[in-house]
Amino acid sequence: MSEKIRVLLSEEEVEARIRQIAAKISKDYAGKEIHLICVLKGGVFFTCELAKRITVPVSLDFMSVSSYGDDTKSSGVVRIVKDLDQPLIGKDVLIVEDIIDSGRTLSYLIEILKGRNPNSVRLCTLLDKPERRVRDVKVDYCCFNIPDEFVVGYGLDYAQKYRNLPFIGVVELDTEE
Ligand SMILES: O=P(O)(O)OC[C@H]1O[C@H](OP(=O)(O)OP(=O)(O)O)[C@H](O)[C@@H]1O
Ligand code: HPA
Ligand SMILES: [Mg+2]
Repeated sequence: MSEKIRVLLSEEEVEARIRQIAAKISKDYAGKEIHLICVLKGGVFFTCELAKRITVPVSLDFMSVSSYGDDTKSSGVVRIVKDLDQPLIGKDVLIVEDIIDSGRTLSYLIEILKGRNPNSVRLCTLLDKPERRVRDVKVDYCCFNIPDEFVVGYGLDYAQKYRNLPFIGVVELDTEE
């Protein structure tokens, strides 16, 4: 069994939307500094593209959590694989994610990060699949709402593959082989 990738959002569409969201964030945080938290591994490409276009001062930290492993279904258990390096006290934190699907990862993460006494915590995601939600998550900035399909590219993987695709594609399993 192999898989094919159908383009859902082209590189141009994604880049244009990231520019818009970065402009909105820069406006909303005028006069402040943003502490960006990249949620590894999926959030890494979006974080870089977004951070480059934000015009207020930015600091960066990384956290790695995993709930999908190599599967297309969440295990339901969120694991911290790598924690942040820096404390969050008094910071205006903006979490940057590739996708909010069931909402389990982010509802867990937001609770943990709020407990570290930041000044504020907001969430920015490249993709949102609202149909799949099992946990409530407040999304402050979202580039695209997408249908309930398993997507790859721009940091998103299928069994660790396809993260480097410069567009968002849907995985279509080819069962004929
Ligand atoms: O809303 P949810 O259903 O929790 O799914 C979203 C999360 O799942 C994926 O991460 P994954 O656990 O696959 O780790 P990865 O980012 O290292 O690929 C994705 O990057 C999000 O972090
Ligand atoms: O659609 C998806 N693709 C890749 N990883 C994911 N993690 C949650 N949803 C997805
Ligand atoms: Mg993943």
